[in-house]
Amino acid sequence: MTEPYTDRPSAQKTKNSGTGEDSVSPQVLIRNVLVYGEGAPTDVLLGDEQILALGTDLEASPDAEVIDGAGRILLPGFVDLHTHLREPGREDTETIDTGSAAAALGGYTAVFAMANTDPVADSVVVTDHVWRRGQEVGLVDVHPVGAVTVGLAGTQLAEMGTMAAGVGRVRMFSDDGHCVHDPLIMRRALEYSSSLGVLIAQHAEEPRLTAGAVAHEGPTAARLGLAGWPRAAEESIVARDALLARDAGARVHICHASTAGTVELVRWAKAQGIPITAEVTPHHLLLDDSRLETYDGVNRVNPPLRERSDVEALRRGLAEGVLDCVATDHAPHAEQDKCCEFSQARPGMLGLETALSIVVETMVRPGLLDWRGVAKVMSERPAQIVGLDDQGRPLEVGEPANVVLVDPDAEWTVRGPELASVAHNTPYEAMTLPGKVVATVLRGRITALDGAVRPGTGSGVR
Ligand SMILES: NC(=O)N[C@@H](CC(=O)O)C(=O)O
Ligand SMILES: [Zn+2]
Ligand SMILES: [Zn+2]
Repeated sequence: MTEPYTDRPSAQKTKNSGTGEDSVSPQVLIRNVLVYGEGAPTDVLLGDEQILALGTDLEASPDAEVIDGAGRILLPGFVDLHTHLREPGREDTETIDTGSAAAALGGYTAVFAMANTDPVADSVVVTDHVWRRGQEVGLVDVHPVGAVTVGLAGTQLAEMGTMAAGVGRVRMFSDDGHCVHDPLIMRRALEYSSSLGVLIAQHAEEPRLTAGAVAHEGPTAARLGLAGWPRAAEESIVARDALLARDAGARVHICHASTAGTVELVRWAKAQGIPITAEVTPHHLLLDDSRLETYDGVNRVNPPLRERSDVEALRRGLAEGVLDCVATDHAPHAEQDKCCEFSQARPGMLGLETALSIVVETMVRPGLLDWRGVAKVMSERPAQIVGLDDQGRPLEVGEPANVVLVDPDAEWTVRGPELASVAHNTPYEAMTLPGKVVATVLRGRITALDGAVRPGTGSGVR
């Protein structure tokens, strides 16, 4: 477990194909930037994989790439605990390549790729492939999530230890898309996870309460004639798993919290000292079930869009730190699987490239979070939750050069086909949103700048 990645590349050194020689990528100098959006404008020099200097009128090497940071904000690179990249199996909707591009453009330096691929990531063969392919692309660290149970079937524990010991060093396990609903299996998974020092992330959905459900159970679904998904389907599992975690002395992480009741249950559990953490998605922070009036399948998602009162409670819960972090649940789907009858549409929506803007819209603009708070919920807390020691670090000399440069004043209009993902299922189509990622830097190397990725600079690991 404590072994380092055996083939982690030295990202500052990129292979010169053919020559076999390593070349060092140039320094990056960001001028006059507001670090965490605070204080006076500062120069930040990045190189040799680290933050080399912070100060005024810094000098860089002659070949350094200089980026104007005036009016812009520097934050630690974002970490997404919940991404679906669809490789292997559904490369017609997303690949590790295209998903990595979306992540870099969204300001992410690390993402966790969920296990519900085809084949399922329930073996070290698949999890190591995902890690290696992510390093080969080189735009973002793609950490594989391992399945808790074989085939996500919920009956037999997967070989978590083998996946944790692999090159991909799996540190988070989830059957996401499915709930580990059998309490005895969940209990064993938690016990096993604490001895391995890994995290179980639960998709909280009591399946007996959601059979056939496609929308939040409430007045809107009733009026539209859509089968309802009650809040209790989520909350009963959150409560149960908090108690199982307490008894196992294990940590548990709640995926995509969607109800006011979940916020209160997590608040209660934390007050008891139970080691529980929770994430909220951008879409649950912004959208509610009034979106369903059009019967547009793009709005179908699990858990479903809830009511305005839930949206408000989720925002408050995130501001108060009851909900720990924002995770995208980026879920690409093919057009034929979304542009169909609502109840037939696959659940899920894109999220990587729009996450920051939704957080600005729902949390920063209303004064619920400042930019320090954004760093916390999009970078620091997720890195801590999953135990990444090279992400979510303070912006200080000697720390890893994993950063994102944000323009807080820029606005942009979302166009699905212009996003980097293969699939286009964004619920924000044609919406004008605030806040834009200007640059993303992974271990001192620019991965995205002014809306374009820098491809072809991967480590070449095979
Ligand atoms: N969120 C979704 O609606 N869908 C996810 C699975 C999941 O996160 O439960 C997917 O894989 O498409
Ligand atoms: Zn889920
Ligand atoms: Zn998911």
